[in-house]
Amino acid sequence: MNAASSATTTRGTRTAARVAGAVKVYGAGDTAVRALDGIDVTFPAGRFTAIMGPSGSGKSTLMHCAAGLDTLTSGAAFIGDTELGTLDDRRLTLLRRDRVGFVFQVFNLVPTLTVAENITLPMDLAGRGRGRGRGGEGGSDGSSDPWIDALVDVVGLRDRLRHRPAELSGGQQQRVAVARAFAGRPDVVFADEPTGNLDSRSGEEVLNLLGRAVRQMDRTVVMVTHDPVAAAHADEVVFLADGRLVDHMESPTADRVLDRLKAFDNGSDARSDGRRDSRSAGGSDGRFGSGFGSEGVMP
Ligand SMILES: Nc1ncnc2c1ncn2[C@@H]1O[C@H](COP(=O)(O)OP(=O)(O)OP(=O)(O)O)[C@@H](O)[C@H]1O
Repeated sequence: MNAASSATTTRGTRTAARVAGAVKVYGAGDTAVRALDGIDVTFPAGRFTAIMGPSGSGKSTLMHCAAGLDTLTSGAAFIGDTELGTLDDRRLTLLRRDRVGFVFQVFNLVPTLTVAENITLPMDLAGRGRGRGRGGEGGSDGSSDPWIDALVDVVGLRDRLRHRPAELSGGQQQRVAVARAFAGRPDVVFADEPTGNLDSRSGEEVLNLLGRAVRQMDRTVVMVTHDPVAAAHADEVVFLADGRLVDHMESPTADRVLDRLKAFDNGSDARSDGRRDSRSAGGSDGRFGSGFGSEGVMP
């Protein structure tokens, strides 16, 4: 790849993940769906980025391809400097395990393990030492690994470490899933509708956690969401429409995100000739490629 594959943007920030010229086509012939239609986007390290857009715009596809859960039809996806398309299945599995964390709408906790064991499960599977025995067995306060210890405090689960998932509320279970996603200090945590199964208060807690992990623990989060309130927790929102990036917004508020989404309904992200704007208007740092509108369209 060319210099653009460097894990540093021209602004000097580190790149946690990015896709370049990303195209994803499902199916073939008359039934083919172009879910991603040439996307360039960089997710900077130490930032919380939300991906938004109408239903079917390609949000989940983008996340899955960027995270190595699915492959692109053409273009390239990177975690740091590693191009995912160059990895065989085994190395891709290892990369997902060691360098990427995931939080999904469903919590995916192991019911027979304690909270502490669930949090450290990926590290235990990877054979990475935590300086103590299995979670919940080595002391009342969890782990002697300072990182896990700090994480347990951030997610507020210290008094629940010996409980099993069934003994927790949905919000608490998702907090365990968040802690598990960050446990191995991954380059980036991808979250797909992480509050979709939660009431608004529990959802707010989980979103606050994601924000704290980024701002207090220098982590990186990329979150797909339908919810403008959720997106407002991010540092930045990128907007998709019809498989293309059409806009981005720094320091979002729920009202501004909602207004921007309403503009999709009015078709204001499309050019008068019916094609999307192909100017590169993503700012001076080169993070966004063609097909990206200007933030100036927003009120
Ligand atoms: N496995 C698949 N096979 C065929 N088409 C697919 C597949 N997955 C997604 N698509 C199509 O690709 C397009 C993008 O889907 P995607 O799920 O990425 O959108 P989304 O923005 O995440 O949608 P939503 O907000 O409804 O979850 C849609 O037209 C969808 O129907």
